[in-house]
Amino acid sequence: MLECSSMPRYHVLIPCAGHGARMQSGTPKQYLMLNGKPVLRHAIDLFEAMREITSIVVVVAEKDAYWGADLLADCYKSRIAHCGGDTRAASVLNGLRAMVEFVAADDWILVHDAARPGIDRQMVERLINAVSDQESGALLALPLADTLKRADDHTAVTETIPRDKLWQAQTPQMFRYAALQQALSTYLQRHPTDEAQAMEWMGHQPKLVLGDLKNMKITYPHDLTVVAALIQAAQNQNS
Ligand SMILES: Nc1ccn([C@@H]2O[C@H](COP(=O)(O)OP(=O)(O)OP(=O)(O)O)[C@@H](O)[C@H]2O)c(=O)n1
Ligand SMILES: C[C@](O)(CO)[C@H](O)COP(=O)(O)O
Repeated sequence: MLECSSMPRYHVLIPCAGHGARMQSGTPKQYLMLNGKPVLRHAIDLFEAMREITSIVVVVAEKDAYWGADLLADCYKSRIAHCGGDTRAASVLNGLRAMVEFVAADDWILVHDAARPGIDRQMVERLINAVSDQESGALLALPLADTLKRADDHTAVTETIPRDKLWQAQTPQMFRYAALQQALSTYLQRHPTDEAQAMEWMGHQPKLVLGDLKNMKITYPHDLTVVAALIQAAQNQNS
């Protein structure tokens, strides 16, 4: 690991080693086409274009049959790491370990799902600006909009859960390199579903920063159409 520098840098780690079981498509969702390019390439193109970002590491499964060299065509700060794990947290931890040669302990790591192609510059800038004055890190999230129900095994409602102060976590989630690696190494076996949860277990209180519906995760088949429309609408608005 490099020595700590006075000017921390920002690196992106993209976990891209999932199988996409809920998507029910032969090809993992991160490689499906969306508005003219693979889902994964949307986030890569954004981070490639942001001068604040020093490097991008894409973590794919060890025996990924879908990766093609052209997926990083014309990219100059992205690299691939064939070290995906059994869970998202394992993929992220393996990716962090693969970065050891070129990151410093206090560099910031922005972990971003390959399956969230709707991320944009404004969201990333909001996130980066939010952590400048605190050490616990931060993540994009959306305040919950609907009434929340808990159900039993037969889909009968057992409880209405107060949604007050409840948020849906998105990515990027942004933490110092050494702190995040320590948190994920310590709690990997407890299966954190995001980086923030591992950091919370370490006693940190990451900050929630407003995300956007456009940054939703593609999880189910219908999501692809929804995200495509949201991205297209944003592009139309900006042109
Ligand atoms: N072992 C894993 C599992 C997930 N991911 C990545 O983590 C992100 C979010 O995960 P999720 O939507 O849960 O992806 P999948 O595991 O692909 O989907 P599913 O749970 O439906 O199988 C995706 O970019 C996915 O590629 C990963 O890198 N390694
Ligand atoms: C990290 C995450 O995107 C935050 O919403 C999400 O938890 C990842 O999805 P998973 O289904 O938990 O793997």
